[in-house]
Amino acid sequence: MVKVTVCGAAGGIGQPLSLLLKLNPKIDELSLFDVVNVPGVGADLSHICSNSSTSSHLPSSREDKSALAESLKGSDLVIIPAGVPRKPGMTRDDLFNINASIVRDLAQGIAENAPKAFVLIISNPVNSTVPIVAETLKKNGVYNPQRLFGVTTLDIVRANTFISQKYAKETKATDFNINVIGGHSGETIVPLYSIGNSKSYYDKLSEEDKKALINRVQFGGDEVVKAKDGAGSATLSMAYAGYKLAESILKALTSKGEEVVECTFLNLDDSIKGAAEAKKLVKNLDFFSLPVRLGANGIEEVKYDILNNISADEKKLLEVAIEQLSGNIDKGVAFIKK
Ligand SMILES: NC(=O)C1=CN([C@@H]2O[C@H](COP(=O)(O)OP(=O)(O)OC[C@H]3O[C@@H](n4cnc5c(N)ncnc54)[C@H](O)[C@@H]3O)[C@@H](O)[C@H]2O)C=CC1
Ligand SMILES: O=C([O-])CC(=O)C(=O)O
Repeated sequence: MVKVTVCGAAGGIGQPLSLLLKLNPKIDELSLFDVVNVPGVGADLSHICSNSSTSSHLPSSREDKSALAESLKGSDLVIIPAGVPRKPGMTRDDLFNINASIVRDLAQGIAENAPKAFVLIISNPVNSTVPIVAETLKKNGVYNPQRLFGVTTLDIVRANTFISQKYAKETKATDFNINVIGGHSGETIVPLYSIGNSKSYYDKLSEEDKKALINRVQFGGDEVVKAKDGAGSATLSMAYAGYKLAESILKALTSKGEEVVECTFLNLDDSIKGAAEAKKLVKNLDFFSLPVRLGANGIEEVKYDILNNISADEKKLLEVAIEQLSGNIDKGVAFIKK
């Protein structure tokens, strides 16, 4: 029995993400939680003739904790796209004041009702909300860093698409799987085009085009925020990206021999293989996005060696990312420790 819960299921990301999850044959129970509109979303999805049952959970008041508890109980995987999205002119950090407490309260619910679940954090600012969840789970004595994932997959999705658009006649987006490391906002996002099959295409670009491509990946979110013109940020591409990571985690639970690797923003805790080595290479940051090998326990190994193979230009991007990430992480940790 595999149970997956989406917190924020009635939102712009939550709805298409839940649809994709509803179609996954590995999922037996899809549980939807939101503070508005979720019974309608649940009723709608429940008519789909796929493998899973659907339940929806709406609190009766601000004080009602039972709906969240019920939605989470027995969950193997919890995905959190709850909270407010950006409007034009805002940074992801501008969302901190509202989203930090939303994410903290959901993490408290997870600690109490699904302490062993894999937890995927989509809510922004990811660079701070993931430390918030880690600290909340620690406070409750149920923290396992192998099971906490900051979702940065949309940056990989964009990096693949944007380079393929430069070579539309020769390539498709699905030809690429670019490693994107660091964090999930602006210059903390570091696409590594110099590694793997993208290298030969990337190298052919002019210096100006290289810069523009990197910048487009780093600020891809802004492109959507601007185009939506006040109606929110990326939802459909994000639902695809969040689903992709969830699918890989579920696949790795049962994969026999096949290596499943994804980039994720993780806690570089000593208990995870390769994390201590990675931490040394990123100036002792506690959280960082890197490719990880997934398995039955979640994050089985951090593929830190990639940091030893990056180009001189990427090293410079990394310096900037590390500098900015440090403040974002501290802000999240301080919010819980205050
Ligand atoms: N990690 C990433 O790559 C990306 C992250 N995001 C972030 O995802 C978040 C959600 O974005 P959208 O779905 O577009 O926003 P939205 O406003 O359409 O949906 C958010 C949903 O969260 C619900 N919600 C609010 N408080 C809640 C609580 N305490 N418990 C449960 N649900 C609650 C709302 O009722 C709403 O249905 C934003 O913070 C956004 O910045 C967006 C795109 C990419
Ligand atoms: O830009 C935003 O605010 C939403 C987001 O994280 C993204 O699209 O990468």
